[in-house]
Amino acid sequence: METEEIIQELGNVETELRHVQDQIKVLLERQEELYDRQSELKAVLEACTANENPDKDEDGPHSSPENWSGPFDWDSKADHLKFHVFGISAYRANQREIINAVMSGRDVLVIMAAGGGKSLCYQLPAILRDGIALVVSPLISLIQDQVMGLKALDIPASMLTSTTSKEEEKFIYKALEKGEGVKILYVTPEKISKSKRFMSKLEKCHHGGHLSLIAIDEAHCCSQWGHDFRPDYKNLGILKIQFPNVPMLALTATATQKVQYDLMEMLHIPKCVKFVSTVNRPNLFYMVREKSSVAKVVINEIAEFIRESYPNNESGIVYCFSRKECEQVAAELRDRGILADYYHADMDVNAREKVHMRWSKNKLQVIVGTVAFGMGINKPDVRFVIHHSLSKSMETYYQESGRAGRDGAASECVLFFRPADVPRQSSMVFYENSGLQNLYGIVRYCQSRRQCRRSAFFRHFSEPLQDCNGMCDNCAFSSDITEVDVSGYAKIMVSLVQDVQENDQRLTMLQLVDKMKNKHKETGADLKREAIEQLVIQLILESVLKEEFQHTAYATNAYVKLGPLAKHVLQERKTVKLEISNKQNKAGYKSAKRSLTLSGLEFKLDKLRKELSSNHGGLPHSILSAQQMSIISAQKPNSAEELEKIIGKLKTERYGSRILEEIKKFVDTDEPDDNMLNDEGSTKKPRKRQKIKKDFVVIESSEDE
Ligand SMILES: Nc1ncnc2c1ncn2[C@@H]1O[C@H](COP(=O)(O)OP(=O)(O)OP(=O)(O)O)[C@@H](O)[C@H]1O
Ligand SMILES: [Mg+2]
Repeated sequence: METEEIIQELGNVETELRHVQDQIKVLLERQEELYDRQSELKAVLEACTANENPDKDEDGPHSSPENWSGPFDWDSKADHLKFHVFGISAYRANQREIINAVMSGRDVLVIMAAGGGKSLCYQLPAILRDGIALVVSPLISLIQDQVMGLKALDIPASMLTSTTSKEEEKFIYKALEKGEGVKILYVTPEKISKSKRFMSKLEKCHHGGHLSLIAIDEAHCCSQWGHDFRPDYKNLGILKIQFPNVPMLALTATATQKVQYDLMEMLHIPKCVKFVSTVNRPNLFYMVREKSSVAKVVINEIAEFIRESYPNNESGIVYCFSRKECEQVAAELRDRGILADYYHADMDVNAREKVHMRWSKNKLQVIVGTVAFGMGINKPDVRFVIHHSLSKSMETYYQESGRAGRDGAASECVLFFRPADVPRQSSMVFYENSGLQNLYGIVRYCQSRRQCRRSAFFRHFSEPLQDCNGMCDNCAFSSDITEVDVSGYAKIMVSLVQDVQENDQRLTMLQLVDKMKNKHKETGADLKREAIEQLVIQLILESVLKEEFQHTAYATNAYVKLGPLAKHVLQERKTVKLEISNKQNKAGYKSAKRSLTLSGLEFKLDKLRKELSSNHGGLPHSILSAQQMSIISAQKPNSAEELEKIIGKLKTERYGSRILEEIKKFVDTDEPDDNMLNDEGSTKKPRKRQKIKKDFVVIESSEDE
């Protein structure tokens, strides 16, 4: 064989090898997807058969065959505490059952959506059982909030963290030894993994029979498959080994099947009773908005949205991609008259805490944050969460958007999407475990203009579909969407990339879009820039193109290359379709709103709870929740006994006289309830700024409700 021939054949072989390798990659990815779908479907099937055969006994960690609804010996005590101490009138779905399982000494895994009421599931048994309950929680701010809330209810709660004083530490250690003085002790996971002293005290407590239960809050942090893995959570397995007979609760808002099995294994609770509540948040309206390429236009839209929909300083969050962007967006919103400030990891702890506190006390309307503004958020009345840029996965988006409406009242989640934001995210996540695959999941969610947004969450979390009730943009508005066959354009785009690649050059997504646009000018074809961007993304999602990454000294750049299925498009063996909206449905989110108004009395009660919270400490919502304000203004109780039926004994004793005074004043002025008040409480001129949505969608209810 001539050398030249050999070289030629070698070239051919190498080309074919590359091709085969690409195909293998596609097949492996497909295999991974199919495995995921297989386990999803198995879980759904399991859920369906469990529903059909509720009596069927099962072994191991599955949806509880036992009847955890009761009756149990502690029922009346538990009901009394629930209402008169916690001020909660009815249990939400699964709360009663979880409490009963813990009280029966079982280990329990709780998967319950954000705001579902997980805290009550361990706080109530902690008070009912003798001894001290240990609660592991990942963040000091979360712990502080919880301890403050419990203390306001006269429940002896303490925390042991890096900020605890020596004196307090001594008090806690003594309490652990004696088994009294503290009912609920919150610690960070580092205490378990790093403090031998603490562990020895805990052992003493257990030895004396005083360790009543162990709760692991935000338990998904145990698993590296979860969205917020914390190395210190890995060491919590020691707890079950040391204290095998103490019931353990692992609680989280989000855990895929993989994460659930992982954390059961890590915490050594293979026989736990598992309670899975739906991931559905029926009170959240999900929507995706087309994001302009002009930064000011985006800010104007966000500002307009907040001003028009939330004129009464209702709380919200705007999530941004970078720290710099946070600061800019916050400043621009302030320029437009919105009380906004930023929050990111570059700020020192005190500055962050200050912003968080101002927002919690409703002195700031909007926090513009990076993902750093995360788990510690306990505010129940967040009315809107806006994503200025897309999140890095469906799971992260579910979590971040889920910070809205934890009190059950209607709230909105808006994501501003433009394809050009994808490479920014992809160059950050590509090195993560399944990082790109996860990102493309949320990109699919954003690109879709037909599929129900909720169904995307159900699929992601392997749950049977539920009705959306028109609570997402795609279900609510029959938008003007046409599906266009763009295979011709796709072919041109792929050959552009091929040309560039053959010349050993590379293209970013934006360069590719420019090139495509120029090509169009030559050929006279007309595809808008936005549609071309959308096409690049579509081709990436369909493995026709792919992203590749290159590090420079300052950044990681994403380039667009030929993907495994490029040849199919070039050979016209694959059709590519785009969903194109003929006009942006701007009326969309406006008509989504139910323009119910906040009643005059609720408005007064809102002012009162703010005043009481600044006098008595604590946060406004822990004095009166939005739901309680709504019930009070509907029923207008005129005695302490009547009020007690709504907010329980403790709150009535503490704030009852002021609340009744407010109701009386309101009734005496003979105010029609739907009239609107201005800031001074004057009743004459209804002003636009008092317009508030107030319809409640109860998350889920037990038979009690
Ligand atoms: N049965 C109930 N009825 C009315 N309100 C409730 C009930 N249970 C809990 N809540 C309230 O719901 C809000 C959210 O509860 P909680 O903080 O326990 O949620 P969570 O499930 O821990 O959410 P996250 O995952 O965000 O931490 C709180 O204000 C709490 O007081
Ligand atoms: Mg919680």
